[in-house]
Amino acid sequence: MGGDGVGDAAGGTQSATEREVSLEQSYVDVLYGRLDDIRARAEKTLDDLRRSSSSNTPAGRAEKDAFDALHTERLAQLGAVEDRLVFGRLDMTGGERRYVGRIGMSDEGQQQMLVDWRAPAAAAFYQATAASPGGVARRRHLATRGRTVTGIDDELLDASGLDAADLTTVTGDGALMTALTEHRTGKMRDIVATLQSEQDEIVRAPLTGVLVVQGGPGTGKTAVALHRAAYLLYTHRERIAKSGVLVVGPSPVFLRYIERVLPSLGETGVVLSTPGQIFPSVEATATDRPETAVLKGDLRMARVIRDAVRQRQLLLPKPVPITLDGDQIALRPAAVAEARSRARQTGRPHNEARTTFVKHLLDDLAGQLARSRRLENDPETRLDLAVELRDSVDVRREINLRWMPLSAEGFLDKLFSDAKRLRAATEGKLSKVESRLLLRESGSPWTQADVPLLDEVAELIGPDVTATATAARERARAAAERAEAVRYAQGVLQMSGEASAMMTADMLADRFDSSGSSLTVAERARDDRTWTYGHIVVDEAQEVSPMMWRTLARRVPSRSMTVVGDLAQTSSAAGADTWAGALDSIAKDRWRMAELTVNYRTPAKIMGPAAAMLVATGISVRLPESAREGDWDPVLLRTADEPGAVVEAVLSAVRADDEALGGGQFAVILAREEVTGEVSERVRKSLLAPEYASLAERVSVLSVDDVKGLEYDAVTVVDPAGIIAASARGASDLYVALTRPTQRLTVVHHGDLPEGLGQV
Ligand SMILES: Nc1ncnc2c1ncn2[C@@H]1O[C@H](COP(=O)(O)OP(=O)(O)OP(=O)(O)O)[C@@H](O)[C@H]1O
Repeated sequence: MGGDGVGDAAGGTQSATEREVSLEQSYVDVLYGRLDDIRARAEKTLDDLRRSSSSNTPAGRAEKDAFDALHTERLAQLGAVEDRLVFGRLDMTGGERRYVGRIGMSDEGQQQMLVDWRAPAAAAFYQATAASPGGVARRRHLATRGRTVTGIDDELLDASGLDAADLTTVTGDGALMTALTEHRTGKMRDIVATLQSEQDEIVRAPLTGVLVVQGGPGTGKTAVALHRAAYLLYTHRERIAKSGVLVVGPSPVFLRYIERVLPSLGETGVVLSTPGQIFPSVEATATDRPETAVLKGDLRMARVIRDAVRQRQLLLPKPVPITLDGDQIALRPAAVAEARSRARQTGRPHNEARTTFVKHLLDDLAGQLARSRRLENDPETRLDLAVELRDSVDVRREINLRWMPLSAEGFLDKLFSDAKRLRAATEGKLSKVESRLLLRESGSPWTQADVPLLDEVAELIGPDVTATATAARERARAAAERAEAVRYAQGVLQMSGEASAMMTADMLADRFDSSGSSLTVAERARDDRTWTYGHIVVDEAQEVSPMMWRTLARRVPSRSMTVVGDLAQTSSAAGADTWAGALDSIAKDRWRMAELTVNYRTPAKIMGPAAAMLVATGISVRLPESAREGDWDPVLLRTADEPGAVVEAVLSAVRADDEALGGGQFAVILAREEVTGEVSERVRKSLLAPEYASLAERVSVLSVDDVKGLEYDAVTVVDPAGIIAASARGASDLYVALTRPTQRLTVVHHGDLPEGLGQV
């Protein structure tokens, strides 16, 4: 907000702005002074803690560590709110004045100095309009750099609520427009100062159920979803902080792009994951052919896997003789059948139900042994003999062969690399052609589409039983330690007088994991497949397959989800065409939809042709209106169909962008296969030449997949017709690419342009 124009209802002069800025500066100084005090106190508490002696038991040390970690985290939170601590002021018609900022702060006398943007008292900052002022006379945006007020921008919503002497309004460049035209930095920033009312409504929507946010490119879906996560953590801390929030985004690059937003909003306890990382211990980076990915995402796979697991619970065609210390006994087909049916009746996962299976067979064998040894055939004798039988390698092998303990990875690898097994499991569910699509070599790397299948398997087979028993003991120990930890934490909190809203004894105790270390909720959740979150945000949700929805739903039994996406941008063959198709199987009648309608990223001059191209391919969606007209028309560069010419055109586009914008972040976007091709390689290499100076660091050469969810000041799209032709959803891929720039677009092409795009 660099502008200093004065729209002064009272006919004021330049000095009115200066006077207002100086008044605001005084208050901003007071707020930062208070922040410094709070920080100093937190530092001192941490210091005292580090110097204090703890009881010299492992639990005592772990408690101290946990408290240390919590205070360190709190200090980090207080550090993260330094930038733009305060950004707004509301003058209410009754004369009350509220400053709105990143966190709430009160003075020593408990008088509110700054209202947290998420508090109900701040809602009017986002929702009030001239038509419906809701008690707000004036809304003021404050721009700051460091701790200095650099600008003010006022909106008078209800002049009747102000004294005549107080009617001065200051008009700056407009906080929103300033934010939208700033150079991009490669990292997403929070939009807490300029959230628009349709966005704010979504941020503050109730916690329960699945909220789908559909919106075109640049409508702020990602930004809104992250602000909503921060809002929910603030408003429902008791309910969701302990279980945490999971944010699922399309790629590691995307997660790095958004990683700073939540910390800047004071929230660190959130797990970020791609769909490929959601199964702990597996990082799926490979991709399947589209038709295989579609099949693996199909809900029929749930039945295939269920049957494949059951087919690992075998019957016995004929008796198997076993000799034990000279005694002849046999594993009997009828006993195996009975054991299997009893085990299945337990309804427990394969590895757990196996205990029932084994017990029944050991009992049957023990009965035979008792008879052979002419012992009393009573339960106690059989129990003794069962112990002996369990130690026999032969017995263990024969029982195992019928009902093996399984691991998810081993099971799926075997299923997909064994044509016979696969046919047996898919029969009646998949065609032969489909079944063959799943076949691959044993030991092949996991693909993203395998992840929900691994999760499905893990759900059906359960954890390793021996691990479960150990875990149960661990849990009991942790529960006892936790009770002690809460008592300890209460003591420390009382001693330090630190009863702030940001910390409770329970939260402090929550720092413990079952091993007594000071892992955070997020760290514990990430490593535990069976962890259930308090809320899940799914970004670029149009790409999620039906099987992946099942996996995500497992992570949030309450179905409290925020699902954001754009059906016009679906590029995965296994992705969604409708939201009902995506969500009915996991949350029928429990999802509702909200829409975002304004594109804050892409200027109208670029959005127009991008939308025309999409419409020409027959995809019909509601297209968002651009918030800005933009300063530059798209540039169309026609070249010869020859790498040297294409590279030259790309480089000249990048040079022109840099000159026009005087810096910024740029992307060159190519079709999926081309990103490792000759043009990409040569562009990357050329940018290293001295004449391009710092450009090499600011230009990313990426495929249409990589840029999902990202944005740049200027974008060069190479070979649009090639992008369309490269996949069944090529038009959506091109639409994504064309809508990434905030300022400038160049299209490098040979041959005709796709319909719509050529009408520029
Ligand atoms: N209210 C706002 N104030 C300032 N900037 C905003 C606002 N809303 C959105 N933006 C900006 O617009 C850009 C696009 O936002 P975002 O990436 O969240 O959109 P999206 O809907 O997820 O886009 P896409 O579907 O193309 O990935 C970002 O730079 C974001 O900061």
